[in-house]
Amino acid sequence: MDKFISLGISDRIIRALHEMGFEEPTPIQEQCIPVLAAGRDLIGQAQTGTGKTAAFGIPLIERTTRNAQTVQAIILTPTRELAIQVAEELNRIGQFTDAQALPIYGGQDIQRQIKSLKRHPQIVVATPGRLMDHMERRTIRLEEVRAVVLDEADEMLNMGFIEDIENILAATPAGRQTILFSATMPKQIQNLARKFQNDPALIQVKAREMTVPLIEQQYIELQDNQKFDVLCRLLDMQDPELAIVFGRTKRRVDELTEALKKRGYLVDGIHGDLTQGKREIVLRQFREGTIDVLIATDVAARGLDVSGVTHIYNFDIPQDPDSYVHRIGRTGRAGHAGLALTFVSPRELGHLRYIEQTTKRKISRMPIPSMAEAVEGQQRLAVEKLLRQVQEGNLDQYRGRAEELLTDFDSVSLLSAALKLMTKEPDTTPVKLSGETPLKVRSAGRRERPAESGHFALKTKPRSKSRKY
Ligand SMILES: Nc1ncnc2c1ncn2[C@@H]1O[C@H](COP(=O)(O)OP(=O)(O)OP(=O)(O)O)[C@@H](O)[C@H]1O
Ligand SMILES: [Mg+2]
Repeated sequence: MDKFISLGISDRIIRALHEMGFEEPTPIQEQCIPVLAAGRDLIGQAQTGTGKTAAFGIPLIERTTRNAQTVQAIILTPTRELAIQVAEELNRIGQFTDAQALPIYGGQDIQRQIKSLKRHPQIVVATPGRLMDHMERRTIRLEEVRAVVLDEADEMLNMGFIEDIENILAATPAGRQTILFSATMPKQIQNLARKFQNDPALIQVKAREMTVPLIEQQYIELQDNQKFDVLCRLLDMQDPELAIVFGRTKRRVDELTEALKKRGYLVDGIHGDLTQGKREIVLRQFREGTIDVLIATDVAARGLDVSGVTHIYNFDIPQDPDSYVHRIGRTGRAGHAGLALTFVSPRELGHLRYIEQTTKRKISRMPIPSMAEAVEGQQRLAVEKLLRQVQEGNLDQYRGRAEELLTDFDSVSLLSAALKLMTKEPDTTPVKLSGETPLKVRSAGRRERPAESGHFALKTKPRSKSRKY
């Protein structure tokens, strides 16, 4: 806690950080907190899962004043789930202060939001479209706003939110503090900075690789029609605590979800065409572990922080290196290890190389696991479970029955039967999955970033891509 204290953070927030289990600031927090506390504009970049939320959240809460009757700070996020999550994290940090953060986002009853806004939260965490709605209805006033944070700033540009962002910033006082954060900062962020920031501090926690070293990265080369069975094998062999499977399209996510359910896995899907209620239920069930595999489009790629995610499977290779970095960054967070595995069709190998070059990290090849390996992996898991149980002891209730059985049967037959019962045998229930053509990309090694070439075209169509996931 000493380092947090030396950053000048007040007692009430220190107490909250302690309760949250934070012992020391992360590098991005250590560098950003003093700058933001002094009121300076800032562009902050650090790898996924390294605590950027608290890096801006702590000083924001510190700078809110009591009894304010209007909004003092706005945080914009590209997705609704992220707005909810960021507001929750801020409310945890501010639990012993008067500061209140309110999420407002599309798909939620607007009347309910209007009521909540009347209770004067000091901090509003919003998706750009819904905040614009409130501005047009005059149900939010921004003239007292002192700070605006764009979390995942680059993604909001990708999504064509630039006009909304311009309108929102124009409605706030010119002297406000403007803060941009993301794990990836493509060039066009500079335009945004030039236009809306005043002499920003640039704080980048430099790392050789764009991705977190704690994430082991592998790929499997295979045909599209092999992907599903291989995924099932991997889930059986690797037995993730929680896993996210990313698919390219909403249809893909729907089909994969149905297919995995048919094979008996505890999964559900999330994408932009589901109702907001359903999206929130699915994410809550995933956080609670009621489902242990989440099938998602890129709507879940940015910012989401779910503890216990040990595996990321890219069922379809992501469009560009930045998207890869964010997707796999849903694991390996806050110092935990993770594994990311990407399925690549032969025609996409060049694109994989391009991702490797850009992220400066080798992705190692893993052969397709055979059926025999899958069965072996399963048996190993069953044995591990059994041995753990032996170690834990507490088996007295079962001993009598075991001894009785051993008088009639040999121990090897009995143990084999127990292992068979504990092993998930390969399931070949037929499923329906439409084919997906491999990603069309130009050859590897090009200088231009594919996502960027699209960004500019979108500028003329605001909001058009807000439902891309
Ligand atoms: N100083 C700290 N000590 C321990 N845990 C921390 C600390 N700061 C943040 N965390 C935790 O680390 C996790 C990741 O933080 P956060 O979501 O802010 O990462 P991020 O940098 O915004 O990642 P992304 O780029 O994916 O959005 C969260 O669960 C957060 O509560
Ligand atoms: Mg974040």
